[in-house]
Amino acid sequence: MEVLWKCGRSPLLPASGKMNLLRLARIGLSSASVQQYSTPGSITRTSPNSTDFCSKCRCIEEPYKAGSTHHKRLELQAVSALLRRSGVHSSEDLVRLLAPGRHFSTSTPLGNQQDSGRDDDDHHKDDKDKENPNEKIPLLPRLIFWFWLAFGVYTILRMGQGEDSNVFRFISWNEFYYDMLAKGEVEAIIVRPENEAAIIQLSEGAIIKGKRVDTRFYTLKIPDPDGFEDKVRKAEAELSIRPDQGVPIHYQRQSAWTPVIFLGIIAIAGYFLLRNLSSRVQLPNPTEMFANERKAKFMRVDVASKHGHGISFKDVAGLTEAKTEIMEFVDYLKTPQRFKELGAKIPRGALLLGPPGCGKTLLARAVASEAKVPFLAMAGSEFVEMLGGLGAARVRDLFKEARKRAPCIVYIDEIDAVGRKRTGGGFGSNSEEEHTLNQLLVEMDGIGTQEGVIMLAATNRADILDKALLRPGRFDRHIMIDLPTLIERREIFNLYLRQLKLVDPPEVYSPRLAQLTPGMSGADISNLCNEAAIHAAREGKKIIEGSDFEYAAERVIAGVAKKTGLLAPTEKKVVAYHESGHALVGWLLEYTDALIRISIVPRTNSALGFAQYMPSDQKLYSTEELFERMCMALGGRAAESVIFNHVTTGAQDDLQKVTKMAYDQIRCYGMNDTIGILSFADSDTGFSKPYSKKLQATIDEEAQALIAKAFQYTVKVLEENKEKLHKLATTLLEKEVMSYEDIEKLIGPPPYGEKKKMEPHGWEGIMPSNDTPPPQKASENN
Ligand SMILES: Nc1ncnc2c1ncn2[C@@H]1O[C@H](COP(=O)(O)OP(=O)(O)OP(=O)(O)O)[C@@H](O)[C@H]1O
Ligand SMILES: [Zn+2]
Repeated sequence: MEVLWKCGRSPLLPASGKMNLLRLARIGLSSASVQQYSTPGSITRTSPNSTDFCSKCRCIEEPYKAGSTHHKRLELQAVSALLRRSGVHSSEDLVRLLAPGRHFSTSTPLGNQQDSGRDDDDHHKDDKDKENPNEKIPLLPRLIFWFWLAFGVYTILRMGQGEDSNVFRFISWNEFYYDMLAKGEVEAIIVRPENEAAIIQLSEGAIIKGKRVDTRFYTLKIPDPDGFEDKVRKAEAELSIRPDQGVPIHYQRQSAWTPVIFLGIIAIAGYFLLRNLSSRVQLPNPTEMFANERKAKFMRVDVASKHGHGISFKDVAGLTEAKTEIMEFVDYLKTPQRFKELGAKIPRGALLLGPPGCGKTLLARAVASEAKVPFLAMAGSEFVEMLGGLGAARVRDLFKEARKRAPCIVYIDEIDAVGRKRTGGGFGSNSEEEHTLNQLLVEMDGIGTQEGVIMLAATNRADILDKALLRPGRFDRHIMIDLPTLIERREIFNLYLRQLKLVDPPEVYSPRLAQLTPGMSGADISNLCNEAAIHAAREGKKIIEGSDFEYAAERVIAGVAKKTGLLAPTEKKVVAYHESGHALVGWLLEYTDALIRISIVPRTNSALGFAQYMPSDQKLYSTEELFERMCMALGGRAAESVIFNHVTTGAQDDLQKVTKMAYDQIRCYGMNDTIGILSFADSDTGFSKPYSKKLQATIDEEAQALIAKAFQYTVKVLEENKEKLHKLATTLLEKEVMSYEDIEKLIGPPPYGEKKKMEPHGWEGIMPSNDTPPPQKASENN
C-alpha cells in the first residue's frame, strides 16, 4: 500500500490503520533524524534539537492528544513522507523497519536498501497501472460505485414524481370542504406546487363522518396550486369562518436546483466512498475509472518502437493472392507520393473474409509491420456495450488515436458484431448498435481527408454486414482468405515444423501431413504441431518423431479413441464389412477420391468406424463423377446387403448424403433428362415451392430412381469383387486400422492409377496398426 503525498492534504493512509501506523512511526521518529516540511512537498532536514521544531512532536511517550491542527498536520505530513521515503508500503513494512537494532535515516531510504528489487517492481507496476488502471479494479468496488450512482438517479426520479403525494390517502375537494374544513378539523395545509398537491393536516383526535380518525394526513390534488390559497379563503368565507381563524397554509416550494444539488451530494459522497475504498485496495481514482470505462480497449502494436520486428509476410504461409492484393496498401503507406502524383486514390479499407483461424489477423499485422506503421487492433465486440453511447464513444476514441498516429492501420476483428444490417428503427432494432455503426461510418468518411489511416476489418459473415459499410470509399475491397489448399497446408506445416526440433527436415513430414489434414485451418495446423511437441515432451523424448505427429493428428481431428463401450463381435464384423465396402468401391471406381485410411476403432465422437478420403481440390463435377461418388457413399450399405443379406441402421449418415446429392443433381444442376434444365435454390423447399405438385412428384420419383440405380451398380461392383471384399474386411477386423499402403499390399493398386496415390510416409515407424487417425470429410458410420 503506497502512502500517497498530495499537496495541501493529509496523507492518504488507510483509515483503519492510520492511528496505529502513526503511533509506531512516532516511536521510530525519536530514534531517527526528523524531517520538517516548510511547504508541502519540499523537504528540509532538521536536527532533532532544532529550536523551530514543534516540541510536541518529540515527546513520543505522551499519549496522542487531539491538539492544535498545526501539530497534527505537521506530524502526519512528516510521518507520511518519512514512511514513503523509507519504502514503507504496509504496516508489515513498518514493523520490519522498526525492528530493534535497526537504524535508518531518510537520506538513505531503508526500503530501497533492503529490497530494492521489490521497490522497482512496484514502480513498474504503477506505470502499468497508469497505462490501464481499468484492469486492476476489482469487481466489488465497481459494483458499489454503479449501485450508488443508480440509487442517486432513482432517488431523483422519485423526487420528480413527488413521492410524498403518494403516501397519504387521496381525498376529493368535496370531502375536504364538507367533512374537514366545514367541521373545523383542519389544522394546517401544506401546498406542494411541483406535485400539484396539498397535504391536509387534521387536528389531533379529529372526527370525520362521526368517527375518530387514525391518520391525520390526507392528499388533495390541486390543478391550480397558485390559486389554491384564494380558493380556500373563499371557501372559508362561505363557511363563515373568520379570516383570523383561517387555516394556516404553507407553500413548500421545491427549488429547481434541489435535484441537482441532491445528485451533486450523492456523486460527491460516492466519489469519496470510492476514494476511500481505492486507497485500501489500491484503485485509481473514480474519475479515471469513468474515463477508462469509456475508453476504447484496443491493442496497440507499435511496430516501429519497442517490439523491433513485427510479423512479416514471411510468417504468413500461403495466401499468395491475398498477399498480393494487400501489398497495395503497404506500397501506399510506404510511398504515398508515388500514388498521389498520378492522382490515384487508394482504397480506404479492405475487408478480410474467411473462416476463423485462417490468418486474417496475422495478415493484417504483417501489413502493418511491412509498412512499418503502428497497428491498432480492436475486436468488434468491444464496441458493443449495454450502456448507451459507450460504443460510439469508443469508436471515436479509436479513430482519435488513429489520427494521432497516422500513418497507421486500424484493424477491427469480427466487424459483424458492430456492422450488422440496420433494421431502420422498427421492431427488434437495437438503437445502441446502430449508433455505434453510424459513428463508425462517420469516422470512416472522416479519415478520407486524413492521410494514411487504412482500415482493415475481418469477418466470416460478410452477408450480414450493412450495405453502407461495403460502399465504395469504405470497405470496398474484399480479400478472400479461405481454408488452405493442399499446397498451402504444406507451406504452413513447413513454417511451423521449422520451429520444432525434428529428427528429419520439415520437408520430409509436410507433404503427408498436408494430405492427412484436409479442411484444417492455419490455426489448426499450428495447434497440431504444438500437440506433437507436447506429446514428445510428455514421453520424455529429446526430439520429435513421426509418431508424435500421428498422435497429434488423431487427437486434433478425430478425438480420442474410445477405450470402453467396445462393440460386440457381430457388430464389429458388420462395421468392418461396411467400411470395407466404402473403401473397395472407392478403390475400384474411376472418379472417386483417394483413400487415406479406414478404421473400425470407435471414437469418442460416436463414430463406429470411418473411411477417410483425400478430397481433391476439384470444383466442377460431371454427372459420371457424381454418380460414382454416390456409389462410394452407398458402398457400406451395399456391402452389408451383399454379405449378410440384411441391412443395419449404420448407414443413415451415408444415405442422407446420397439423398442430398441426388436431389441436388435433379433440382439444382439440371442433370436430369425428365426434369430438364431447371434449377431451384435450396431455399425453395419450404411451404410454397416454386414448382407444381406434379413436378415435385416427378422430382421425387427421379431421385428415387437415381439412387436405386446407383445402389444396383454398387452391389454389382461388390458382387464382382466379393473376394477382395472378404480379404479387406477380415484384415480390417484383425488390424482395426488400414492405410492406403496396407490396402495396396492386400488387393493391389487401384485400377485407375496414379491420381489416387497417397504421399508415402516420409518417416520411420508410424501408425501402429491399432492406433488411428482421423475422419475429416470422411464417410462415417454412425
Ligand atoms: N497462413 C498462415 N500462416 C501461418 N500461420 C497461420 C496462417 N493462418 C493461420 N495461422 C496461425 O493461426 C493463428 C490464428 O490466425 P488468425 O488469428 O490470424 O486467424 P483469423 O483468421 O484472424 O481468425 P479469427 O477470425 O478467429 O480471428 C495465427 O496466430 C497463426 O499462428
Ligand atoms: Zn458408411
